This record gives sequence, structure tokens and C-alpha cells, in this order.
Amino acid sequence: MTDWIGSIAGLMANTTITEFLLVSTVFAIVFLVLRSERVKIPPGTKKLPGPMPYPIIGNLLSLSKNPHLSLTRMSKTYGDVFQIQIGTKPVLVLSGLETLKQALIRQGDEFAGRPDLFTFRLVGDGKSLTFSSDSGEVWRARRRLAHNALKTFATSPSPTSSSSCLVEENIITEAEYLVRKFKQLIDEKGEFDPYRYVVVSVANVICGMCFGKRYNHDDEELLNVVNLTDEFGAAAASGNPADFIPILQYLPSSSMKAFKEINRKFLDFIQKLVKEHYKTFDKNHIRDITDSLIQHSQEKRVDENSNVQLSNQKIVNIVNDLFGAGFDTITTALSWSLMYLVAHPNIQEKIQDELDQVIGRERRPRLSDRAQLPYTEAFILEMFRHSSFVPFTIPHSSTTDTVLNGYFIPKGICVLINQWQVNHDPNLWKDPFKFCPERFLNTDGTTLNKIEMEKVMIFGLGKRRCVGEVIGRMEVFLFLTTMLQQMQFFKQDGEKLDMSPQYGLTMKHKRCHVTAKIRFPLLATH
Ligand code: HEM
Repeated sequence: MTDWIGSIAGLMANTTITEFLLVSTVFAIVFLVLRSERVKIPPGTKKLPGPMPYPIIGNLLSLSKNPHLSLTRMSKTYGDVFQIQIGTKPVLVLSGLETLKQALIRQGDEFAGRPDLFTFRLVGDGKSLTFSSDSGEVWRARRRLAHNALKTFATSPSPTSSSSCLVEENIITEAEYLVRKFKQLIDEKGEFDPYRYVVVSVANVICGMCFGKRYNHDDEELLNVVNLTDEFGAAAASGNPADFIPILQYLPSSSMKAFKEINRKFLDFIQKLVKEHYKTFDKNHIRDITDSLIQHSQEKRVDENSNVQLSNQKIVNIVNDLFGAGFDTITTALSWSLMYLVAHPNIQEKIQDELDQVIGRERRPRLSDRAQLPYTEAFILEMFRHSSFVPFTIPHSSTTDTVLNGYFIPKGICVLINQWQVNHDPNLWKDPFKFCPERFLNTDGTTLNKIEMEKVMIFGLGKRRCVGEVIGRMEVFLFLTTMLQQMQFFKQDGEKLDMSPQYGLTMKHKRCHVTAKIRFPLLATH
């Protein structure tokens, strides 16, 4: 955001007074015209509350560097449903768990759209399932395809192994490689940056599902793509001024240049793999998600639940979304987990005691152990809640004129959904800023409290809820338990942990080097 403010300041410095007055007059006229076209509120409904916008920039300055915090503060004044203006565009902000359930579940169809934003048009050549403004039948048919592909190639029972499903085997293998890599780094250097290696292991899991392929930790091609997520997340985050003030799209901006470059690199990487799949495709031997999408497009199957006919590109491009969404979120979750573990050694010890008692040292953790590891599960929930590393869902839009909590909502308004606010709402959580896994346990301390668990907002809700949630939760559990069964992590002597999140689509902490101790020698078998 500072990049944009810098551009505006630079522009003003190079402008004469006459030019400045002329531009101001034009903007003032545009502002007055826009004001006169204000939305008419139907009788019996209320006008959305919200702060007074300034001409041209609206409430942009009030968003600050951390929009999740400023919009949470505003919700205390204006309530769960209020409007701000970014540039000249109105934006609806929703907070409060009950309000989010009302909008996204009970009125789900009315809030399932995506706004047509400048940055979103740059993702996946404008054809992304996640970011494009397709809603209705096209989006629904693509979402069903994504769901089915994940079911077939991830969560279906494994025909050949003892694992409960295909992806379990895949994750356990990658987690084991990761632990070996950490051990090697400890022997060689005594410390390491976990994020750098976790990202490759997590990317390998989704690469296995999508392309039947894995990469080693030093593969330049993969590293070039997976290391772009910070810049991607900064530009695609909710409230990017370039999405709301059209003139900013034409000003020189290093962050927007980087964003375009990232999308191009990402698309090239995926397209290369898709092309290889087309060359070796055999309809009698479907190897992975890409093959199954190619098969679907070649057979020109009409989606069985609708009459919509999707283009080949819109079918095969679904793999871009699955790959893109499938590694950054989980890597960020694991990286935050390691930060909390080194910041709270007593919590790390408690998890390890639980793992020792339930699993022991003779075998590796499995998904079937989850029910017997309530403290570990409570830790994961608390990591999701406390970090709230996806502070807003991806922006939604209203698909029709509607009413929410008595307020009139016009069709097509961009909607920001503040997950961070729900996860830190003092009406829902005792001491919301304290990191305390115990809050998710019943008083007996051995079972999880379902009501508390369901209050955590990190995967969204309703029609647009994350399609990879099941896999995401499995991955975080298996990577974490495999690491913690074998290794104990510490912060380095003298290293200060900086856990302040950097705002973005997914919020990251500053990269941090940790050290680790091997808890017991590696077993030859799982
Ligand atoms: C810890 C891991 C994850 C978190 C926290 C997470 C979170 C989210 C959130 C907040 C959304 C936006 C929901 C909305 O707009 O209302 C989303 C959407 C999505 N996620 Fe995830 N996600 C995770 C893992 C995954 C994985 C592993 C995949 C794929 C394999 C995936 C695929 C998607 C897709 C395709 C969408 C777009 C859905 C749509 O627009 O209809 N996610 N995710």
C-alpha cells in the first residue's frame, strides 16, 4: 500500500499548481456526480452505516498497513455490517460469527459472487476458478470438478497401501523426507530456516496429486515458483488500492510489476507440466488430476448437474488453482506452528508427551491417530485462531440486491469478510490474544469441545468455503506430528522471535532460523 501512496506523492510533486487545481476540479465534479447517483434504499430497510469517505480516496487512509486490525476497530463503532469506500467504490465489510453465518450460509447464494478486480484479472490469465468473477453455473460446475478431482486423487481409499487414503501415504513420505533434511541441516550447520524446506515438501504433496511428480529440495525450477508467494499475497490481499482506484493501474508500481511477473512465471510452470501431460495422455491410464481434467475436456462431458458446457481451458486450468492454493496456505500454517512451538517450549513438550503415550516410538503417526491426540488437535486449532493467517477470505460480491441484518445491500458490491475479527472477538473468546490450546478442550482435558472448534474461522464458510479444507487439515496434522515425534525445535540462543504478521492474502511472520535436537534415532520402517 505504501508503494501506491508513494506513487501518488511523486505525482503531486511533479505537478504545477494550475494542473493540480484543474485535476482537483475534475475530481470534485466526478465526486459530486457519483454522490448524486447514490443507491436508493427500499422502504423498510436501513442504509449501511460507515465512516465518511474523503473525495477520490474514500476511506483508503483509514485502512492503514493492517486492514484486518483497522476494520476490526471500525466494526466496534459501526457494527457487524458496515460500508467503507476505497477510492470511489463502496465496499461492504462483514464481521461477527453470527452475521457471517447468516450471509455465507443462510443467504449463501446472495453472497457467493467474486468482484471483478484488476489484480484478480491477472491471476491464471483471468480464468481462475478462485479469483475470476464467474459465479452461477460456470463457477459451480468448475467447483464440482475440483471437488471430484481431489476426492478421486486424494481422499479416496488407497487400493495398494495400508494408508486410509491416497494422500496420506504421499504426505507421510514427504514428511519423512523433510525430517531427514532437517537432520542433515542440523548436522551440517546447526540451524536452518524451516520455511525454505517446508515449502518444497508441501508443494511436493500437491504436485504428486496434480502432476504425479516430486522435486528435490534444491530444484531451481520449483524454488523459483514457490518462493513467489509473499509478493503474490501482498498484491492479492483484500483492500489493494489498485483494485479500487483505476488511475493507480496506470502508475508505475514495482509491486504490480512483480505481481504480473509472478503470475506469468506461475502459469509457465503449470503450462509446461500440462503440455507434457497432453503428449503422454492415455485415456485408459489416468495418472493424476491433470489427466482426469484432460479426459473430462476431451469427452466434452456436460456437467451432470447442469447444462453448462465448459471450455477446455476452463476445465484444465482448474489444476492452476489447486496447485496455487494447495502449497502456500499449508506451508504458512506449518511455519506458524513451528514459531509457536519454539516460543512455547512447554506446549511443545505436552504435544510430545501425548505422541509418546499414544503412538510411542515404534511406528509413525497416522490419520487414524487424530481422535486419540486431542491436545495436538487443540494446538493446531489455536494456531489457526491466534495467527488468523488468512485474515480475510478472498473478497466476495453480492449476486443480487438483498437485505442483511435489516441493511439494504446492492447487487455487485465487493464484500470483505473479516475472519481475523471473529477469531479475536472478546464476545466469543476468553483472553483472545493469549495463545492457549487448552481453550479447545473440555473440562476433563481429554476431549475436544466441538462448540469452540466450530468458532474458528480460517477456511471461510458456505458456498465458497475452501475446497481443500479436508486435505489441508490432514497435511498440517501429519507433517506436524511426524516432525514432533522425532525432533524437538528451539529458538537459537540470542535470536529474537519476531512473530508480528506481515499483512497479505496469507500473513507470514518474518523468516526465522531455528535449531533442533533429535529425540530418538530414525526407524527403518514406518
Ligand atoms: C491450511 C490450509 C488452507 C486454508 C487455511 C485455506 C483457506 C481458504 C480460504 C479462506 C478460502 C477462501 C474462501 C472464501 O472466499 O470464502 C479458500 C478457497 C479455496 N481454497 Fe483453500 N485453504 C487451505 C488449503 C487449500 C488446499 C490444500 C487446496 C487445494 C488442494 C485449496 C483450494 C482452494 C480453492 C480452489 C479455493 C477457491 C474456492 C472457490 O472460490 O470456490 N485450499 N481457501
